[in-house]
Amino acid sequence: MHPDVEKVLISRMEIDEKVHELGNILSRDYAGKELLMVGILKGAVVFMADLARAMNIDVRIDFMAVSSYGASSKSTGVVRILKDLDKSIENCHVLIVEDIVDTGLTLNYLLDILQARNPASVRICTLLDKPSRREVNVPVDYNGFAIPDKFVVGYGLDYNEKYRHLPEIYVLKKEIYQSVK
Ligand SMILES: O=P(O)(O)OC[C@H]1O[C@H](OP(=O)(O)OP(=O)(O)O)[C@H](O)[C@@H]1O
Ligand code: HPA
Ligand SMILES: [Mg+2]
Repeated sequence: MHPDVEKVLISRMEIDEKVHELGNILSRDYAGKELLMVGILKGAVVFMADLARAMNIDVRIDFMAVSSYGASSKSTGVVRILKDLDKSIENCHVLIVEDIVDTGLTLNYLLDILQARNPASVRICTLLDKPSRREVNVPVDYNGFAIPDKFVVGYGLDYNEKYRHLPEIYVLKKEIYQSVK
């Protein structure tokens, strides 16, 4: 295990099982529809790659990159689009793919932006949900795991851009994020 992590929260096997379960549910729910999976960079990259390969219907994939607006370290809920979708989503069924929903501010804003583009539907699929931290109510349609209020890394999730490549989901040691201002 990486020395900066306290423990494994969700193992590789539990992640695999959940991703396949979600892939089956989504394949059933979107059968016969044109689905565009939209991964939110960068955290969702690893989950997106596995989830797309767990689908047994035809899908298209694209990515968006957003960043919290302004210099404040606290999320304001206003996000700036750094990379937009390549094509129009008018009349498409869109599934937003996220690694984690925390305060909900990022998704709340993204949902507004995408809904304004007249898609056939927009739903949210997240691997992790921290419901105790929610500041705005976002409709999470598909969720892998509800987790406690601990800072987690691995499987795409970072702290200061580190740990995204680790294969499982871990609780980061407190001293790692408390020692840096
Ligand atoms: O519900 P919220 O409180 O808005 O937090 C969730 C968002 O924060 C993380 O992204 P981050 O801004 O760290 O970018 P990253 O995906 O590149 O790590 C995560 O991937 C979600 O997009
Ligand atoms: O626990 C977390 N880990 C990594 N990124 C995050 N963004 C919101 N919550 C988290
Ligand atoms: Mg991050």
